[in-house]
Amino acid sequence: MDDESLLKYLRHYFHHSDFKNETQKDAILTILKRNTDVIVSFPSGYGRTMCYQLPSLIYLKRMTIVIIPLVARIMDQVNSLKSMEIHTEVITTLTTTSEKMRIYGDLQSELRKCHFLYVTTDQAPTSAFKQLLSHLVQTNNLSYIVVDETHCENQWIYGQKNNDYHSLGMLRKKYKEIPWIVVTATAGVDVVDFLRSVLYIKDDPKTCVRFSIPCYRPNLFYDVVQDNTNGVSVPHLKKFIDEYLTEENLSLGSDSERSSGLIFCKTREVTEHLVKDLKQNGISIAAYHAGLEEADRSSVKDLFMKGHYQLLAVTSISGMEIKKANIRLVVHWGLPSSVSAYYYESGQAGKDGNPARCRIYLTKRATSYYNPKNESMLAAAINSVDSIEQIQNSAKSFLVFLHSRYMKDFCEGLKCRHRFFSEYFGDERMECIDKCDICSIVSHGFYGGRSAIRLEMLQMGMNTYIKNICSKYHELQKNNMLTTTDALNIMKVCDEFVKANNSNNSEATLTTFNAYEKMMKVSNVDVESLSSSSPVKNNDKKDEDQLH
Ligand SMILES: Nc1ncnc2c1ncn2[C@@H]1O[C@H](COP(=O)(O)OP(=O)(O)OP(=O)(O)O)[C@@H](O)[C@H]1O
Repeated sequence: MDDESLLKYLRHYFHHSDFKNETQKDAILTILKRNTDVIVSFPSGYGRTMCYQLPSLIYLKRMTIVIIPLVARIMDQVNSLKSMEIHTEVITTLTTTSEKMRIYGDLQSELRKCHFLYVTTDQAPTSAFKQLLSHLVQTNNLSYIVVDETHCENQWIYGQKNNDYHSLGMLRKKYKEIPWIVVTATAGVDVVDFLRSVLYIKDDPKTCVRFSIPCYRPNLFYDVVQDNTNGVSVPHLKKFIDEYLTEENLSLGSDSERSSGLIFCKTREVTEHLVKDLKQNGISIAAYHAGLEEADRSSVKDLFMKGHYQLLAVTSISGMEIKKANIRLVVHWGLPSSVSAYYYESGQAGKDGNPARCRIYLTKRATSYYNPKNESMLAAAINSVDSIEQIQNSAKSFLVFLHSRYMKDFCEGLKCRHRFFSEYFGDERMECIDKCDICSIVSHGFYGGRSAIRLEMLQMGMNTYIKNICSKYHELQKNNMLTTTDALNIMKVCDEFVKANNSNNSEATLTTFNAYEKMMKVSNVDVESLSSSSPVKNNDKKDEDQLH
């Protein structure tokens, strides 16, 4: 099919004037050929759903089966297809037996009306589902089998859900003639390898083509706030919300246009506590988690979607159910469980492509457990047990530990936040320049960046400049809140002192080091890990590189 004809279909069904990006178009063209399997791997908001919905609609006489692990994600897609008057059916664990019989009956009748069937992953092993597949293949009525949201399996690779994917693998083996479309958000090499092996998809471009878009989302700004004094974070968070949501929303008219935010919390209890605290501070917020009654859950979600609530405090899985394009702020209240979980959860921000903020609030307590001593203890535990079950449990705890420890590295390291993601997902190395707290220190940092620092030093003279920096630092100390950005800014400035003095003026350099050490000594922030690679102590090219 040529580009122009494809565009006509896109406009007809979805009223979009063009493809969201070239990769979306290329994936659609390849899927339309129906002669290979396809893996689509896009970050949030890049239009991966379209990659299979449009080809399925073009082959209107046949039908498509879409398998998704999360019911909420299924319902989002089903509702939007139904609003386009496309006949769509859903089977999940919640579907009653009589409803299932009705749907399977229609799908196997000559007068089949249904065009899309959405099922949860757990339906794959059922005999009714296998019989349906067999019938559709024999009667040449099936265009595609789609397995979407496969990145959700990431956390389940070593767990229960794995079995459902093995059942899917059996079906893939049996029905090789049907193109399988495997769709995932940004996925690490481990996830893609797992999907290939469990679904028997070879790493061979003749039989399976992969389309992926790098994980870097330049509209998202990442930072980390370290709070080591109990209780001051709530006012700090309130200030952040006021700055990025409330003030922006004052200029907007209707509730539904208003930008909103999500706060990911570790447990249901934490969501409730935080909501109480923020409500007392005048913030419009509700808790959204699996512990709520179904009616309350859907009412909270509905009110949030309509803009009545400005924020939701969510647990991980519930937060991922939300599909809202204008989320301007995603906060993590505590250490996220893994780098990939953090990437997906924070990726709920800015799906409309406009700037959005992603911030982690962290206490020292939250990260102190993830130290080398505990790591060796957990590693040793695997060897000290005998039964398979005990080994599995120990290995699982070790894995959970490693994920968190890696996330701790993300928070406390000096690496560009976006680059950390790129390396984690195996993308090409990139520099964000000014889209995270680490990099913005270098470009337009708190103190105006390198050239501004040099200029100011020249204008003010070294001593005044040092005094100014110290007083700025004490101001931050007074508020009991020192962000990683602040700590790094200070180190950066000290770095500039050293460079400016160029070791010709040893007295001034000494003053700089003394000032630096004094600042670090009174600091609440655990800068041990930062200072070990601090540009002040190690001013060579390697460390310079780490800052970007
Ligand atoms: N060609 C297009 N032109 C304009 N908008 C598009 C196009 N294709 C998809 N979109 C829109 O982009 C948004 C994101 O698409 P989609 O729902 O497929 O997201 P996604 O990539 O699956 O990410 P996520 O599910 O994480 O939000 C949707 O609002 C969709 O309608």
